[in-house]
Amino acid sequence: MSQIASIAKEVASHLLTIGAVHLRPEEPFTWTSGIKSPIYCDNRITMSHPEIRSKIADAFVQTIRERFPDAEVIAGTATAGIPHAAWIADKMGLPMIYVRDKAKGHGRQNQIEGSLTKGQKVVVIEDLISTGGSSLKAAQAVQAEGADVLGVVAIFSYQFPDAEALFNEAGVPFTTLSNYTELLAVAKEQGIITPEQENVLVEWRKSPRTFFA
Ligand SMILES: O=P(O)(O)OC[C@H]1O[C@H](OP(=O)(O)OP(=O)(O)O)[C@H](O)[C@@H]1O
Ligand SMILES: O=C(O)c1cc(=O)[nH]c(=O)[nH]1
Repeated sequence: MSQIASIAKEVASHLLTIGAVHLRPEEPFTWTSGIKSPIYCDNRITMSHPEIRSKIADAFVQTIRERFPDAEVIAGTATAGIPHAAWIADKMGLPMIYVRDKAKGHGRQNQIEGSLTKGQKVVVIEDLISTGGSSLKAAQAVQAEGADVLGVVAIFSYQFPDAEALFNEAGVPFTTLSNYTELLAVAKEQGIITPEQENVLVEWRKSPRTFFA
């Protein structure tokens, strides 16, 4: 198994172990995009597990060093990307910023907090990519300040083709530590999901916008 494949499996296993993954096909979750889903991956739970959040930060650092070795600034997306960005920036000895979903309506009216100068090479850290809308918006806010976004790195992706197309169109590379395929494989291997649950998860994934419509 390649190192990247083993990270994907390990991270999926950590998310399952700490109870970050919630299944509720009978009462689907509503995502930020409005998509109704039988699954919600609450990566915020990682904050409460020091050993696991540190392993995740190590995996982020390794990925950034391999994929974006010229990174100068680590940017967290508000809110769930912020703590991870802080741990990564600390491990790498790099400056950190964070990006609000919109500019504040008071004070300095910033969307980006922290110091960022034109031309700086930035890696955007997100906890999770569904449609990719939130992380791409953050990346574009950084670009609007004249900085150079090397890419987006997230803990997890649902691997929607639409999300990939969105990043490709915007010319923003992205990569994730783990993903839906790996999560289902580990959950199945560990007997965490029943064949019926697996079937719902596989079928929903084929048409996530209309499955519960
Ligand atoms: O790829 P997308 O379709 O944009 O969805 C993913 C986003 O949704 C969640 O954030 P949420 O909006 O729940 O806010 P939070 O980070 O403040 O919890 C998650 O943390 C990502 O930022
Ligand atoms: O798309 C979302 O809003 C979303 C999905 C998910 O699984 N987890 C999460 O935190 N947000």
